[in-house]
Amino acid sequence: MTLQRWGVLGAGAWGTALAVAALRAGREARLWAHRPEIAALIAALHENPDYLPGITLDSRIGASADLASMRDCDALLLAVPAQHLREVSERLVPIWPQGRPVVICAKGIEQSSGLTMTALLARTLPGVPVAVLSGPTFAGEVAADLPTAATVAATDAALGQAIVEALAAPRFRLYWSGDVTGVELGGAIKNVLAIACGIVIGRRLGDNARAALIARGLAEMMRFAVPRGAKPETLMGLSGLGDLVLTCSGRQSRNLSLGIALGEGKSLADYQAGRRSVAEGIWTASVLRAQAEAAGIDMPIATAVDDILNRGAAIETAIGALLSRPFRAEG
Ligand SMILES: NC(=O)c1ccc[n+]([C@@H]2O[C@H](COP(=O)([O-])OP(=O)(O)OC[C@H]3O[C@@H](n4cnc5c(N)ncnc54)[C@H](O)[C@@H]3O)[C@@H](O)[C@H]2O)c1
Ligand SMILES: O=P(O)(O)OC[C@H](O)CO
Repeated sequence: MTLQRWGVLGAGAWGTALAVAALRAGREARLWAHRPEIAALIAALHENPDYLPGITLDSRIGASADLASMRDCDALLLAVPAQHLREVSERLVPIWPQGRPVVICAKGIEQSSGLTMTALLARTLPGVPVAVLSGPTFAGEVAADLPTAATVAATDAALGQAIVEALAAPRFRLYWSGDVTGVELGGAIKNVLAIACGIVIGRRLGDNARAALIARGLAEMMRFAVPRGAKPETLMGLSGLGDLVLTCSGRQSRNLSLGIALGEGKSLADYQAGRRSVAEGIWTASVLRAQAEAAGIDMPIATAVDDILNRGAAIETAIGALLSRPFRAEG
């Protein structure tokens, strides 16, 4: 399988960085931007000033707001936010042939349907081979060629390996996996937990509390994902624990930053006002909580985040509820 010509859907920070990585790996890359003015800016400035400022883009990275420009690509990287993937993938139907692969790079669960990104694409693009790329990957660092590792998951092992061969480079180390469920759920859940970690930082509750949240958050991730078929070793790997640690500690994280702002007393609306970048945990929190409750899975940290974001809970009340839970066995 030769995957030379890559289309990247979504000219936000991640799509732009992935186009840079694909070019660096010796592939061709062209970007599709939801906002036509972004495509025009990239063509004129060789930079994406709104989403990835300060990174000079190779002039071979083309950009367009016309989805049909993706028609002759060998494969697609889908880097639009999770809540927009349905609309964009539906628009792909007339131009994307069944046999050519797409790689999901968004991290989230669709709020309106509760579907994971792979389940969503199975409905909107049936017959299209799907893989997931996820892991601890701040876009700015990937674009700047700082060493990064991530996982490519596909049920078809040959597809996963072909994607790794096409996109990997010495400083963009990709591993393949057959555990699609584990890789995509880890990436979605860590965003919600990162908001909780941000709140801890914003409230100045200390590093002990943040470490406890990471460890107990990982326990929640396991309780939710393993019954759905995820492998524990995947959740302990790059796309689970690796991304959880990054997003719960790296100040570049939008989810962490949102949590910090909430912890410092800002409202969600104030934080979001005028901001174009996406903090996926906002939308995943409510659907994750609903699915956990429906399955009888205890996820107190994710529930507290949803209470704060969507149910008007005061942060002190949510923290008090977490701290007054009964003592019990750790495992
Ligand atoms: N930024 C990162 O470091 C990073 C790393 C790994 C994964 N991701 C994931 O990649 C996905 C995209 O995030 P990002 O950081 O590139 O985005 P971003 O925050 O940089 O930008 C938001 C993007 O959403 C697009 N958008 C807004 N409305 C849209 C619509 N109706 N239809 C299609 N697109 C629309 C914007 O044009 C823009 O491209 C998210 O799921 C995120 O979790 C991001
Ligand atoms: O900025 P965040 O919080 O969306 O995190 C970006 C990536 O998912 C980190 O791996």
